[in-house]
Amino acid sequence: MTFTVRAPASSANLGPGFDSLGLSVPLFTTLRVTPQDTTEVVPLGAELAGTAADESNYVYRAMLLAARRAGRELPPARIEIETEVPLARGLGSSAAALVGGIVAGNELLGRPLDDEAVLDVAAREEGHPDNVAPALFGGIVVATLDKLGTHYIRLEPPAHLGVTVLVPDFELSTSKARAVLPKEYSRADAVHALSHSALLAAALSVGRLDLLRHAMQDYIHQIWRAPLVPGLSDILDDAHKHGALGAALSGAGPSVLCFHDRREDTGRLHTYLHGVMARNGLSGRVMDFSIDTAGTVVERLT
Ligand SMILES: Nc1ncnc2c1ncn2[C@@H]1O[C@H](COP(=O)(O)OP(=O)(O)O)[C@@H](O)[C@H]1O
Ligand SMILES: N[C@@H](CCOP(=O)(O)O)C(=O)O
Repeated sequence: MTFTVRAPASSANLGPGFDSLGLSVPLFTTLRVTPQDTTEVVPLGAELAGTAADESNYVYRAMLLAARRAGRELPPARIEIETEVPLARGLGSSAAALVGGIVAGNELLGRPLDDEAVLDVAAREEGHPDNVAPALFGGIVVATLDKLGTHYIRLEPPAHLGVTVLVPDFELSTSKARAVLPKEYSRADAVHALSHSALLAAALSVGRLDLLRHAMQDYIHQIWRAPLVPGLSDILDDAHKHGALGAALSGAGPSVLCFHDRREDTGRLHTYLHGVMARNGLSGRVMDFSIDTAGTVVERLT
């Protein structure tokens, strides 16, 4: 019985929701798994050209995590991996690979793990739940990881809320972008962060799109990462003048996310974002999406 697992990209933080808030973006990592006598790992396509074609592949290691949590041995299989998610751009390619792999391992084992266990395995491996939770459940997810487990609330995206994503043509690994963050923050910064992230989660849950721009203010990570992402500070300051409802560094960057109202034309915002890239000597893509609501989907083919 061959099956596929399709796991979406994600945009984490959304400004002040550092390590705790994210949404699901409809670009997908797809695994095709066929049980057989030996294990074969087959990355396909240009985006995965540099990834391992053996059991050291991140997706396969994620499958093993499912087996370890279930206390079982992973049966051998052929695993083909394809992705539309650009790697190391702040769109959760590693989370899609991780969640896809855990779900595929669980499926191969006959589903011993429930969704909460899959999420917990993924969040502990990644170290923060803000990408893996929306990659698993779709929509917008608020999540925390502590000693007792991974706790979350999934929000249905507000009607009319769309995202515009600027994806520059350069990579920035999450580990490099985490290394520039301070180890400690002042009480004023902590109060600023928790009040804004609470307001943002509340605004998203009741559809107060007018508050997004104010709620998305952040001093925890974006100012430290701005030197790594030319043009970011300009976009955070000015995107609202060009039709954005709010703007944030996507995950650890270098992509930038803007919210828009899907009833409005985004041409003006695209022109502005392409202009920022040009002024900073960058190339890249600007794409509009609806927020994915399906999360990770398994389909049995035979
Ligand atoms: N489908 C995949 N198969 C194997 N490795 C992957 C896959 N997707 C992502 N990765 C690994 O994750 C790395 C990117 O992770 P990271 O730096 O966290 O950035 P992001 O998750 O924002 O794309 C890649 O360089 C690659 O090593
Ligand atoms: N909260 C994390 C999110 C990293 O997201 P990614 O898509 O860049 O992997 C962080 O900001 O470091």
